Amino acid sequence: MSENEGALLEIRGLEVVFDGFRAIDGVDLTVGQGELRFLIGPNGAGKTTLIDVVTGLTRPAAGTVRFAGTELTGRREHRIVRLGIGRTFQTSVVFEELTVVENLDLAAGFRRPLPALLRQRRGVSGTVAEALDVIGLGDLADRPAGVLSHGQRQWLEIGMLIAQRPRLLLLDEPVAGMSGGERERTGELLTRIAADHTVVVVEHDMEFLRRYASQVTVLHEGKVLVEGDVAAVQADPRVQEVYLGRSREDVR
Ligand SMILES: Nc1ncnc2c1ncn2[C@@H]1O[C@H](COP(=O)(O)OP(=O)(O)OP(=O)(O)O)[C@@H](O)[C@H]1O
Repeated sequence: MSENEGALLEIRGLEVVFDGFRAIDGVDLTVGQGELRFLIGPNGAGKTTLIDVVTGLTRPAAGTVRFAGTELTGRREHRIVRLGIGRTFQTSVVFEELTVVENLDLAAGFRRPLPALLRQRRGVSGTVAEALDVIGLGDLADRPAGVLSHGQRQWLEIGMLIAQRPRLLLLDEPVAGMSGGERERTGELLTRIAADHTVVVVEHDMEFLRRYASQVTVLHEGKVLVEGDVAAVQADPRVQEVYLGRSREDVR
């Protein structure tokens, strides 16, 4: 049984050590079912490392990570994907020579059992059509992914996650490198996805946070510094201090 009813992800006492350096130093984090949670913090705070632990890429030195009551630590990456956790990476993973819809179809097949995969499929499956609709790339469905703009490629990656029907999505800096218009579309996309998924977003961009975040967890030097709603977090002197130490622009 989960100790916290309604919690989908429960991290307790997490520690990650790289060659004696504590990248994560005693983190507790609970993400509720259906929540859209933003994870922020200065460079090196441990945000990506935290996602790496949840997805099985990095093994913690101590602590527990429970997903829907199942312990994840020690599980292999593909098993964690099958349990229903999807993530994006800072680097792109789309197949450039395949079309948008083929990329989605491939992703959708990832969790299908083999007999279903072997069966000849015609047309676009409901899952793929749904993902295409959510990411708004219907007009580009038959274009090779290689021709997509940076923003469109990011949306395709998010679509590929959705096509795998995860219960929890972990998005690592989804608006990095995007133009203003693309950021806005990404914010709207996140809002749509969050309506029926639990989503954790790692993001640096404070303006984006102000517009689209509600609950925020701030990491600093491997620890949770502050947690709460976006206004309270931004007003918190400890948050201002860690950000002001780096860039005044970040907290304004
Ligand atoms: N494989 C590794 N080996 C050694 N040190 C690592 C490794 N991965 C991360 N680190 C260190 O752990 C700390 C946390 O890194 P992490 O990438 O999680 O930070 P972050 O909050 O995601 O930062 P950024 O915003 O720059 O992406 C950093 O000091 C980083 O240099």
